[in-house]
Amino acid sequence: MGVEIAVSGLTKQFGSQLIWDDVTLTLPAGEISVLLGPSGTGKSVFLKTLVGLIRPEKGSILIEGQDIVRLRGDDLYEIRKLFGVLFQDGALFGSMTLFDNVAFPLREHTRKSEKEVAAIVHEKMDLVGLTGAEKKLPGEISGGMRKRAGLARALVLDPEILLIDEPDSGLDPVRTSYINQLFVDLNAQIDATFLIVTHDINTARTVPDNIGLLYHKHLAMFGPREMLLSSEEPVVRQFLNAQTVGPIGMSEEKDAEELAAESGQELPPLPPIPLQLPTSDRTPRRAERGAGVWCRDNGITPPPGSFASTTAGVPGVRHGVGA
Ligand SMILES: Nc1ncnc2c1ncn2[C@@H]1O[C@H](COP(=O)(O)OP(=O)(O)OP(=O)(O)O)[C@@H](O)[C@H]1O
Repeated sequence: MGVEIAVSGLTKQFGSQLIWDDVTLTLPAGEISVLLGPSGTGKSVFLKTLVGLIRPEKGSILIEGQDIVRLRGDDLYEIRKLFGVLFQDGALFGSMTLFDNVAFPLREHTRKSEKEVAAIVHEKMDLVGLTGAEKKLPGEISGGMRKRAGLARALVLDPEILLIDEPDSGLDPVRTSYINQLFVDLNAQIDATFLIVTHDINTARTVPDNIGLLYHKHLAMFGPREMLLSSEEPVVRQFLNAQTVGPIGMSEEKDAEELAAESGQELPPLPPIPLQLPTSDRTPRRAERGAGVWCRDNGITPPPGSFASTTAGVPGVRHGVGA
């Protein structure tokens, strides 16, 4: 069922530069969470800290009772095997075929025979829709295919946790929809906890079970998707609706003069909350909660038009992963 990651009081500085302070959140086991935030707020640093590549100054990251922050050497190496990481560009080796790229972690970290390696590579390449492309080099395929090859490689050790950094960077909207559908389908099929960093608002609004927002050196909010999409909190509201009116300026925070100039301006109404992206074969999502359930249980009236299929914002992508 994936594993829970409990982050508490996490603080990271590079020299005198504070990146974020006192970040506390729990990524629920087996659910998809999305992490948002203006550029430079430390989202990639957060992913690298979770996997133990960057050491924070304060705080803890508990996974299966172990604190990643305090692990060293072999113990850290062992716990890293729980993770699959997809970096922005897929981070493939340019001189290796896709087969060898995907096989790499198996050859490095396991003692499997070449026959077993081949079986796993074929299975994962099929899962991401890359069957037939095994002999291609990364330079011979599209950006969307490179992302999916990177994803197949992240999956070969059957991770409990998948960390995915900006899967949509450099992809057109259709391929972004395909890769989002792939995440939702994968999440329903494999037992892993997903954390996706993205700048794509449609992805953030439709794909996850939970959303977090980093802003101004702290975690502004983290919680169920409907909580953030119905939130009136100015930073959350501005970011999730991609608006210029609000506290976030071109260079992060607006100054007092800029905010004063906006003071008379009426905020646009919150747009309807879209339906969550379903799996392509309509089997239930792993953390299926039902549209509007969080709002109802918490006494929140969602914006008018929410959860209507006409406003779903669900991309018209239903079958396969042919990007
Ligand atoms: N190893 C490092 N040493 C020093 N500073 C670093 C290091 N890694 C990241 N930083 C700094 O940390 C800050 C946050 O960077 P990060 O890449 O995590 O931001 P981000 O939110 O992912 O940005 P974007 O959305 O633009 O990708 C930046 O100012 C960056 O220069």
